[in-house]
Amino acid sequence: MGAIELKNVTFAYPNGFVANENLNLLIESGERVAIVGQNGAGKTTAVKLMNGLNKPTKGDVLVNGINTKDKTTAQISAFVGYVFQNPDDQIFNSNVKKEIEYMLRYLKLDQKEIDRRVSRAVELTGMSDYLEMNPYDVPYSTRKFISIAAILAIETPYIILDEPTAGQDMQGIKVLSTLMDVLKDEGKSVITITHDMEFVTDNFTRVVTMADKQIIADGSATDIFSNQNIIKQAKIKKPQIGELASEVGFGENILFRKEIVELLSKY
Ligand SMILES: Nc1ncnc2c1ncn2[C@@H]1O[C@H](COP(=O)(O)OP(=O)(O)OP(=O)(O)O)[C@@H](O)[C@H]1O
Repeated sequence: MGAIELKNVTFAYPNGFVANENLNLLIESGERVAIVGQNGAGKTTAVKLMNGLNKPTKGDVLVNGINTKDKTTAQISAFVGYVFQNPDDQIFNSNVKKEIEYMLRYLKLDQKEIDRRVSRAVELTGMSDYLEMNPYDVPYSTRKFISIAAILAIETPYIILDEPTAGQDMQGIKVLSTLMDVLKDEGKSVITITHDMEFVTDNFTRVVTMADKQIIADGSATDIFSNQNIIKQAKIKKPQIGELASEVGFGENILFRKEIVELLSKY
């Protein structure tokens, strides 16, 4: 079994600003991890270390045992797919199909395999009506799914989704939720950065919490959201069900719909 491992990692941007300080994290293949924390805590910087877009200033990042310092970003991207927070930072082809195929051609896959991967990615993201269009002629929320399809098509064992639910309507959230279920059934590792705490409790078993350049907590959703110190320090919000349960006096440990239903059924 492989893993992504950050060992004593510090990262400074070229202007000298230190955005991550002494990160230690082990994400095993197949794990589903949400990274939460206030704006500017260093979450995006940290995930870019995982796919080789950022190389550590100090310490090491290993992907399935390979040190990212020894490889190009393109080489690491074949293992760790990263969907940018803003699709406009990722998309550069003038046609949706070309965008989804781009990495597959770079990896020199044969046409039959390219076609198989593209149709799977297109089906999972609902992009079939857009294939011949210019990505910049479709709405932003659809463009986000083009960027997700392009990464899904690479079929990496690890997929990073940076703020996937941001700007999505109910239909988009539904597509994402089905996609999360499929990736779970396939045993893929999904790592997400999100401010959407319902998305966290619905889909992720492990919650890594960051504040001020560092990881301050790492545990289950219940571990994190029942701890007022962590909530305060990371400036995160409890999922709505948790807030409601707390307000009506059910305590801090209730986070899931089924838990509140069970409690209410006793009254
Ligand atoms: N290219 C850069 N050069 C210098 N500083 C940067 C650069 N990119 C990001 N930063 C700074 O690094 C810090 C961490 O940014 P990062 O994007 O990792 O935070 P984040 O936790 O993902 O925030 P958000 O939730 O808003 O996306 C911020 O203070 C940001 O301004």
